Amino acid sequence: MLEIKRVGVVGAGTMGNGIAHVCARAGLDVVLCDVQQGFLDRAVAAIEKNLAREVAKGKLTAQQSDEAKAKIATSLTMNALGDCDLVIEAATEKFAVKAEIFRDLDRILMPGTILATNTSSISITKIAAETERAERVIGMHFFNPVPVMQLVEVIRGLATSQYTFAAVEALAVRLGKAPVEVNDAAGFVSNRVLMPLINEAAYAVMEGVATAEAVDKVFVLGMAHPMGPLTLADFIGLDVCVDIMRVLAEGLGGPKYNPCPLLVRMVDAGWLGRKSGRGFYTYPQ
Ligand SMILES: NC(=O)c1ccc[n+]([C@@H]2O[C@H](COP(=O)([O-])OP(=O)(O)OC[C@H]3O[C@@H](n4cnc5c(N)ncnc54)[C@H](O)[C@@H]3O)[C@@H](O)[C@H]2O)c1
Repeated sequence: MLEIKRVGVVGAGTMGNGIAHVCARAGLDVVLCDVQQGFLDRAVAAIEKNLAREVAKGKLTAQQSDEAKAKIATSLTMNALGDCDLVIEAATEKFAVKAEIFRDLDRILMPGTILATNTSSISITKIAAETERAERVIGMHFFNPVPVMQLVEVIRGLATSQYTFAAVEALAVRLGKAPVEVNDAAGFVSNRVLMPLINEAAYAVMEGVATAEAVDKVFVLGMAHPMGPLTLADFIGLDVCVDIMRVLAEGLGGPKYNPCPLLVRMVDAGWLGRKSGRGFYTYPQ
């Protein structure tokens, strides 16, 4: 079995900084890459803040936190990833962006190095086809916030080898996560089931069945969900929800995956949820 010691993370946004955090916390050397120094600085500041929070909660000692910080290097070029055993891509959710990154990594990395993508919806098989190593390409779908959420969907593309699957599954366990095996289909399991729930909740509001507060209360009090679907939609970003519904509609077909017109209108208005200060609820900025 491949021993993973050094991991590259491409994209230092919300997910990339969390992935770098959990890898470093598990004792791996990490090289975190992004396209601007400001993004890397922001990621390192977020990791330091989140490690400090874990120390305050007694989950980590101050020494373990310092050791984790020392494991993370940053780079503005993917050339620094040449000696990594595995690279996890967590860049912007656009096929063209990921395709270019995978073509470049295929050139830069040693032939056997495994390439994982944290995509929420794009086909692993299609991303893998951009490389000459489709058997070494796999989906490794973490959940936000990465240091807290246990699940990792491990997604096999059509060509993904058993060797690659086993190595990534073992890595997820080493990171303290619970891997779940999934095949490559639009939305995988998580978004295929969650997004239509959010979409239907938006329909209930649009059709005047209930207020957003009432819809959320039904799920919190009646189904013991930690938060209602519309609170969750605001947290994820309504633009992201609409984009994922479109991926489901394209990949799975049928009118049931069409995004709810209310969601589309809210996105047109710039009401994107928490990040814009307004979605189904308002958030002081
Ligand atoms: N946010 C979530 O809740 C969530 C959950 C699961 C999966 N994902 C997936 O994770 C990925 C990243 O999402 P995010 O929310 O962290 O996005 P984000 O916008 O916070 O971060 C993306 C980062 O990628 C960087 N980037 C773009 N092109 C790059 C390139 N060529 N080289 C290096 N870096 C590049 C951007 O500068 C940015 O810092 C997406 O595929 C998304 O679908 C997101």
